[in-house]
Amino acid sequence: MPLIDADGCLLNVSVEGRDGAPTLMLSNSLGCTTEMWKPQMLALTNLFRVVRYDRRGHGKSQVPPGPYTMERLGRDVLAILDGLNIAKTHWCGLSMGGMEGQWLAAHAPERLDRVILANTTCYYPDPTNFQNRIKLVRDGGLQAIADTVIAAWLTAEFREREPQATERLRAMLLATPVEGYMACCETLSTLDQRELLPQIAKPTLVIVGRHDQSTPVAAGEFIRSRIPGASMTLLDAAHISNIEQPHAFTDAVIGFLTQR
Ligand SMILES: O=C(O)CCC(=O)CC(=O)O
Repeated sequence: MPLIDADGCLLNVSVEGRDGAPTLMLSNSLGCTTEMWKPQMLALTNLFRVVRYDRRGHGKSQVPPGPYTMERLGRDVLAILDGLNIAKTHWCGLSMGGMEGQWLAAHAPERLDRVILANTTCYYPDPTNFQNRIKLVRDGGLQAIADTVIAAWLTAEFREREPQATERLRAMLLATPVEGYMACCETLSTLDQRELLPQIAKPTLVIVGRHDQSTPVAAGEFIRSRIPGASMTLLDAAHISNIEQPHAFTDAVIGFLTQR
């Protein structure tokens, strides 16, 4: 796992899969690490050179003081691509990862090939949600919001059926550095990328979860309708759809990235 320097912040990056295959970069949800992509890795590394990374403030990456702008997070990705000598990559980002994908597709289109924006939004109608979350986490740590977040990430049916997978996700969330989590909540509280969407000229797939209350179907449909030519896939999942519906998610990704 190399550490790549993005303007003074060391980012934890992993590269797996076939040398010489097209590159696919995976970008995590808030409060998650590269581990969230485990259900996809076997299938994806058979076809792609897969690059994963921990966003600044998360996992094994450094935690500089926040807030982080979406531009800062997008430039971190460009630093990783430069550090690995990758000219162009497919992109699959879930939630915050999808927001970074929108920024990159609009501001650095020459670095992206096909783009997958999963369980994401381009703005939040009520930014106080994240301001309140910052207060809760500052006072009580990630434990203070864990039950609420997990209930939004996974349906009750999945949590009951897959308690171990649920506990692994909870542990990932609880291990997130508080400063890094709050810094990213600041990013989300001011997010508004609505004007970027019509500028995106990349083949784009939007993945939505039928039961996602964090970034609802309507938020995905808004993105799909504003990006010329974008298509949409609906999964029977809540927010972390790649874990709740691992096979359907992987099939959607591979189908979109390999279609002629
Ligand atoms: O998941 C993200 O990256 C941002 C949206 C969100 O906050 C969902 C959640 O953690 O409840």
